[in-house]
Amino acid sequence: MSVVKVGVTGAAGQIGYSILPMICSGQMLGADTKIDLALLDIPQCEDALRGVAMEISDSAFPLLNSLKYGSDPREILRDLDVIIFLGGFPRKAGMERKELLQRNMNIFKEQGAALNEVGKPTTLCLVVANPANTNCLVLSHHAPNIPKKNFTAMTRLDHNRASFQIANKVGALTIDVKNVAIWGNHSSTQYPDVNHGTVRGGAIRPAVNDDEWLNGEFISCVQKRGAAIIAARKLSSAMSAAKAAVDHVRDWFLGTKEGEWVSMGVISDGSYGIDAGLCYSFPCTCVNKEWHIVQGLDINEFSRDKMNLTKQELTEERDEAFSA
Ligand SMILES: NC(=O)c1ccc[n+]([C@@H]2O[C@H](COP(=O)([O-])OP(=O)(O)OC[C@H]3O[C@@H](n4cnc5c(N)ncnc54)[C@H](O)[C@@H]3O)[C@@H](O)[C@H]2O)c1
Ligand SMILES: O=C(O)C[C@H](O)C(=O)O
Repeated sequence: MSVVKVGVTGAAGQIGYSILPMICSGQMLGADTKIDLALLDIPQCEDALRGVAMEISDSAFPLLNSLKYGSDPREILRDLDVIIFLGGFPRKAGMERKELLQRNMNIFKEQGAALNEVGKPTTLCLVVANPANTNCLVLSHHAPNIPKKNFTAMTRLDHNRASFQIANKVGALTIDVKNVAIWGNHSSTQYPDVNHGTVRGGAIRPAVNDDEWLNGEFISCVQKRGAAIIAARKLSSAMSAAKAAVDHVRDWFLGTKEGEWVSMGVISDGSYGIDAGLCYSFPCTCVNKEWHIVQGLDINEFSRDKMNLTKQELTEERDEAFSA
């Protein structure tokens, strides 16, 4: 049985509480992979983190090989294979995500510096904490010893949300929906694109047969779903975010299914006219722990406008993050 070293930052938080049992029960890396788990949170959350660690131990997960936790990133992030970055300051009701930028940027600057010292060239990093795309860019910038392709931001939750909306509209299951795509930022400017997707094996547009809904309500529902959950729960999404992070890492690590793609925030190589260096969500396939942007999709004028709008927001976020 192989052993994979998995780190989770912000492990004492809400998403942490949902994701840790998923990781330890094999939902992320499979039932034949043991887990060495390393949990990081800030010193102020030391008691809460210790409590989470006690619960993990008490769950007696057969796949858990070892468990360590603490507040020193240089100790906890050392030599890991995969790190899920949840640690940050979450958006509260009424806050715009951009407002979080400065606060979270400093966290990712420090963690990038730590990772640069104690990470491996093969460490795969998924940034969930918002603003996820720009935090990811800042993290990678401060960890130059680790290849840029090892840093991704989570837009899988948006991808899953879009798949559910389509399935629900036509009375199918989410598993029947393939190849929706999220372009751009994990924010309200993201563009959920159904033009290349299928439901029950046929193209989504004719199956839905309601372009007004697809071009309007569907897009804004997916774009604003995070805010709607905050308004309803008074807390940001946690269960669905944990599930999406597990989906993202599983597909990255173990590979996407034949003929299917997933959405991932990755550092652009210039594909589809998106400036190289921006952390932008693209449809991607994964093989051998490497993602590849799906090439050659036709982009119509409607899509291009929306892709440019979210690109513009990411450019502004990046400029703000690096001008401070
Ligand atoms: N990308 C997405 O789809 C998506 C979806 C949902 C939530 N999020 C984001 O995920 C993040 C986590 O959400 P949550 O609900 O678990 O928040 P939370 O506040 O419950 O937990 C965050 C945890 O991070 C810890 N933390 C803060 N600074 C840290 C640091 N420097 N090092 C290590 N840990 C640190 C906090 O102490 C806390 O325990 C938030 O930024 C949220 O906005 C992203
Ligand atoms: O925390 C947020 O801003 C919302 C979260 O990213 C989500 O999409 O549910």
